[in-house]
Amino acid sequence: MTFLGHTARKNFGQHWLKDKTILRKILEVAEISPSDIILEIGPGRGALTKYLLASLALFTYAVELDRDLAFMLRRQLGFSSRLALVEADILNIDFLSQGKCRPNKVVANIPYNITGPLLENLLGTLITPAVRPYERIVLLVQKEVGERICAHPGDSNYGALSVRMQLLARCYNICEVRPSCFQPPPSVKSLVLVLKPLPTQDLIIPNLASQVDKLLNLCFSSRRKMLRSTLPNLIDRDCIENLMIETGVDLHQRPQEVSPAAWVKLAMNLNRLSLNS
Ligand SMILES: C[S@@+](CC[C@H](N)C(=O)[O-])C[C@H]1O[C@@H](n2cnc3c(N)ncnc32)[C@H](O)[C@@H]1O
Repeated sequence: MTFLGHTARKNFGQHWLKDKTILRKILEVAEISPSDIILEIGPGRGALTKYLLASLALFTYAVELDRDLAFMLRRQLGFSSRLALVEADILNIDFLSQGKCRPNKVVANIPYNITGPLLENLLGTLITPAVRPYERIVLLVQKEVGERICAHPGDSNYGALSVRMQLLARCYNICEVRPSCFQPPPSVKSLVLVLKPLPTQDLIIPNLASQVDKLLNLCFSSRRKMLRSTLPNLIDRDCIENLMIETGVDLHQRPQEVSPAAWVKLAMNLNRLSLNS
C-alpha cells in the first residue's frame, strides 16, 4: 500500500486505520478535556493525529520511528502549534520523567510487535510501577493480547499477564476491530483497549510484588495443577492448611481460577510465613 510514494513497512507494523467509526470510538473513550496533553505512538500517515488535533486536547506529542513518514507528516501537519512531531523510537523515550509538560494520556494505534515492551514503558512493571502514571491509556492491540489482559478468573485465557496488568491498571475491552478497518489489513483481529493505571496508593509494595511475581511464575508454569500441589515448592507442606485458613483462598483451585486480589493475599501470607521461619 503506497502513500505519497511510501510503501507500508511490515517490520514497522504499518497498518493504517481507515474506519471512521473506530477512529471516533477511540476519541470517545479517550475522554479528552482541554487540559489534556496526549502522547500518540506511531502517527503513521496521521489518521488518528488529525482527530486528536481536532479534539479539545491542549497539545499532542506524536512519536514516529519511520523517518520518511515523520518527514511527510511534518510537511502535512507541522503548521499546528498544538503538535510536536518527534522522530524517535518510543521505546527509547521516557515521557513520564518529563516535567510540567508531560503527557497525561496515551492514545495510539500501536505496532503490535512492540506491545510487551511498550506496556512496560507506559505502565512500568508490578515490581517497579510508573511513579506518576498516565491517567488513561487507549490502545489498539491484537485482539488475543487485549483479551488476555482483560480476562477474568475462570476464563480460558486468564493468566499471569491478566493478573500482572490488573494489579497495575483497570483494564477495559472496548470493542473488536476487524482487519478490514485497516489498509493494508493485518492478519489478526484487533481490539480497542483502555487502561486506567491505579493510583500509587492502590499499588502493592515492591517486596510484596516480587512475591506475587514469584508465585505467578511458579503456579502458571503448572497451570493444570491445584495450588496445594504447586505451593510446597515454596513453603512447608504443613503450612498449606494454615495458608488456606488465613487467606480464605481455596488452594484446591487451579491458577486460572484465582483472582488478582487472592494472589496478593497468598503472597502476603507467604511473606509472613517466610519471615517467621
Ligand atoms: C499500526 S501503524 C499506525 C499508524 C497510524 N497511527 C494509523 O492509525 O493509521 C503503527 C505506526 O507506528 C510506527 N512505529 C513502529 N515502531 C515504532 C516505534 N518503535 N516507535 C515509534 N513509532 C513506531 C510505524 O511506523 C507506524 O507508523
